[in-house]
Amino acid sequence: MSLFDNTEKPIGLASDHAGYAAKQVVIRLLTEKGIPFKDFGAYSEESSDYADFAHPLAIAVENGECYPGIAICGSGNGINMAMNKHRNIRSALCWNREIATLARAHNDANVLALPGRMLTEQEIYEILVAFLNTPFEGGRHERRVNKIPC
Ligand SMILES: O=C(CO)[C@H](O)[C@H](O)[C@H](O)COP(=O)(O)O
Repeated sequence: MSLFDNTEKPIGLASDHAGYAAKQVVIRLLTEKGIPFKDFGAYSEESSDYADFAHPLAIAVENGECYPGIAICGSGNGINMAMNKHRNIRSALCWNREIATLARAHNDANVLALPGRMLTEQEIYEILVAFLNTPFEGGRHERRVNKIPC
């Protein structure tokens, strides 16, 4: 199933100030496609700390309120690290469409982490479409994904 077909749950969004502009690009695409979303902040480009927004998003994905999540900071690393502190979160830092496709097909990523300051609007669109359109392949990848939690 394509995640684009999943309109039962809103997609969860989080960014810090450095990811705020890229998050607006994501919001525009989701709005155009009629995909519901819930934004956990930040709500402006005023300096902020990514973990303050990552943890509420991670909890919402873990408890089934939102699926999937999209987490954005300047490099993508800080917010990705915070997301992956949560046991049932598989947050994948993606900077092109091939990585995003593999993050879904092989890793069943439930959060897309983006390096907002490094991407053009076109690249954000391509990554997002690849992530949302790619189903998990299962099979050998399911065995591997099941070994990740510690
Ligand atoms: O954690 C990060 C770097 O690994 C994020 O990219 C932050 O968004 C970045 O550090 C914010 O930087 P700023 O100088 O405070 O704008």
